[in-house]
Amino acid sequence: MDLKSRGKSKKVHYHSQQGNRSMLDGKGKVPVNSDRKTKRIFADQYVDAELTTGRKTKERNRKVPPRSIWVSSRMKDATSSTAHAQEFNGEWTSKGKEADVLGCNTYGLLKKHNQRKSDRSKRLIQSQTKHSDVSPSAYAKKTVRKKQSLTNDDSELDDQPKKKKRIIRLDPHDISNKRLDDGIVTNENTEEKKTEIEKEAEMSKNAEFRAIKPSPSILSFVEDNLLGRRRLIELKRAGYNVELSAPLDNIPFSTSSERERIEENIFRNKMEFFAAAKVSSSFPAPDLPEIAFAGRSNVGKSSLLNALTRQWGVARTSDKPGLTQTINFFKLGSKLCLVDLPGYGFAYAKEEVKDAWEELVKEYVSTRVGLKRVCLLVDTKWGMKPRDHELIDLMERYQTRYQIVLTKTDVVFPIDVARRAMQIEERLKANKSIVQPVMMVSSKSGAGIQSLRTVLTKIARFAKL
Ligand SMILES: Nc1nc2c(ncn2[C@@H]2O[C@H](COP(=O)(O)OP(=O)(O)OP(=O)(O)O)[C@@H](O)[C@H]2O)c(=O)[nH]1
Ligand SMILES: [Mg+2]
Repeated sequence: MDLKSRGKSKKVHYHSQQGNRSMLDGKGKVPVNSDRKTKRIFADQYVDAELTTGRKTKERNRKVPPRSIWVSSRMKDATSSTAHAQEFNGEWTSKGKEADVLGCNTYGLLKKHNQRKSDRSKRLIQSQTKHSDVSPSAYAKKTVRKKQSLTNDDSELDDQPKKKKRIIRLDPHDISNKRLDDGIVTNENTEEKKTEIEKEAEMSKNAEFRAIKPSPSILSFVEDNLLGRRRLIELKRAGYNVELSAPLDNIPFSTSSERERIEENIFRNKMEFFAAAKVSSSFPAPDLPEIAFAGRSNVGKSSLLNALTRQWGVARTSDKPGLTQTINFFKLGSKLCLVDLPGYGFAYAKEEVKDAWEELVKEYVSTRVGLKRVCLLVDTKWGMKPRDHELIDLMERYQTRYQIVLTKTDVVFPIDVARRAMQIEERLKANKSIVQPVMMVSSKSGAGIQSLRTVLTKIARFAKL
């Protein structure tokens, strides 16, 4: 039974070797996708082949790397060397078998055979080195070494000190740590300081503004005309139809026939554009008394012209500063001429173009015959700016009559409208060419428009060319 099983096992082993051989014999290559068992057999054969080299088994077994490493990962590279080992093994077994069959298994023959065996093993090593640069064992060693080196490299990389960003912390007040390349940092600091100073100035300005106490007359004017930001419910309660555009300019309970009559005569006329000028030489002849609307870009000059005449769209408006680029002349019946001036200050235009507009405006307000009043529009929220003061100075010099009109009153609280009016009145009270009081309007809600109409109508009525 034992012998049988042994014989069987031998047979099985032999067959398996044969099978492998047949696989290798063809082209000396093993399909990469061969099953695990095959791989294991190759590995065993490889070990067998190694044993034939005469090295100690224990040592070999210890040094051979785990089969899975070289069998699975580098099967193709290893096939050539394995094939040779296999070939030799196969040859040996077949020859040995032949000898057994012939009954020549004597001591002398064995000796010869052993000698041949060692020769072959030597040849095998030579061929292995010939066919593949690296022997399987050496290859296995190499892979292990490679792996080790890789891990070592990784650890080395980890160990390497990473480049840190240079952070320079400076105390702005400490001169001892000043360096040549700290210029930018110090500049930043000065800029920061500047902005801080500006902020402080702004804060003090705001505080100053909040401290203004408007006169009772201004306060009552603001309340009567419902100026400032108002809730719709408030306007409704006061009897205005909020469905209409500029509802506060629709006088629901008008009892003043006198005012209506005047208004009918002047501002109920159709507004007609009749001239545009880029240079003073193209100004039209001064046939009518003129009222001009000046101010910074986007302050609401063109919108006010439309609101005063209730003719939306005659003077073109835009939310982009710098739409009006020429001096535009509008006739209002046969009595009055309204003039829309280009704005100054910030606008979407080239610097030289803006300078040209400003020069044109200055020329117009200082030399124009028939100019009865300049309405200098100031944004209620922002107040007067240096360029406004420049124009005021010029008008003062040329004795051009001007009146301040606060615009966009609907965006600030009523109390702030009153404060702004008070602030400007106080600031300009020493001026000679100014016409008081400061007017307050909103082209959007219509607040104060009627009052401005009344003031301007008087000019038309009494103006003499
Ligand atoms: N909330 C509010 N917005 C207004 C008022 N008046 C004008 N605007 C808006 O302000 C923007 C500028 O108005 P414009 O009338 O074109 O201003 P402008 O002064 O003629 O501007 P330039 O022609 O560029 O100098 C537009 O978007 C208007 O709708 C107002 O009383 N209240
Ligand atoms: Mg305009």
